[in-house]
Amino acid sequence: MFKAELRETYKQLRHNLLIDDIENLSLEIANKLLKLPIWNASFYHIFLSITEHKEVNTDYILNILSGKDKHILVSKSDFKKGTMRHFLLTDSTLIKKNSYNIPEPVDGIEIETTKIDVVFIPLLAFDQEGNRVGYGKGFYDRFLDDCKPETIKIGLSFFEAVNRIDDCNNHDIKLDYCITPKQVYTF
Ligand SMILES: Nc1nc2c(c(=O)[nH]1)N(C=O)[C@@H](CNc1ccc(C(=O)N[C@@H](CCC(=O)O)C(=O)O)cc1)CN2
Ligand SMILES: Nc1ncnc2c1ncn2[C@@H]1O[C@H](COP(=O)(O)OP(=O)(O)OP(=O)(O)O)[C@@H](O)[C@H]1O
Repeated sequence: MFKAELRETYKQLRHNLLIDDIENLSLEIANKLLKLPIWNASFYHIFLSITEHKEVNTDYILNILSGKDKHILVSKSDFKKGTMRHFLLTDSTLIKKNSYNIPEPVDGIEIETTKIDVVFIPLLAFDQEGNRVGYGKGFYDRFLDDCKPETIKIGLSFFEAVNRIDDCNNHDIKLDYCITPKQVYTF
């Protein structure tokens, strides 16, 4: 299947979920994450969910990370450049929604992309090989490209893998894991 087609299908599937489902499924995903061998690292990047798009609610993962005293990084997106800058999330970080309804830190301590050990990635779809489909603006393609090679890339999805994404290109960086409410995929 092609990315454009998968984007439309999976946006619709997500849209059909009930608010209660989103909470329960997001909690399942957070619980599954605890089984991964990723908890010795230091810098964890996480997305702040766009609730209007019914993304996986990352609040449960944020709770795990702060319970484990990890450094948590969240981003500010530049929609003109298609790039992201990363800031430490602390008790005093002010979060404000941008015009795309993405919650973002207002300011804070900026951290270089190369410091990041683990990235949790929002997905619309993914395949059995660990390829992913996002919104198609290239934010995560560019971001993952700037990470160090050993950074662990973990997709989060309410839905299971499709067989194959047919139009992957050389910008695409594969996931190491994908977590769904039902299972952990290791690539
Ligand atoms: N929570 C979160 N943060 C993220 C992403 C994400 O997917 N989720 N991104 C991942 O790349 C980047 C932002 N990318 C985005 C790209 C497009 C739209 C957006 O609203 N696009 C359409 C509407 C989409 C729809 O129909 O559902 C629009 O332009 O109106 C939002 C975020 C960086 N931060
Ligand atoms: N490293 C990069 N540098 C510059 N442009 C890039 C890079 N990676 C991807 N792009 C561009 O960004 C767009 C992303 O398209 P693609 O179909 O790969 O989106 P996607 O798989 O949904 O990923 P994303 O979630 O990052 O948007 C393409 O136009 C591509 O040319």
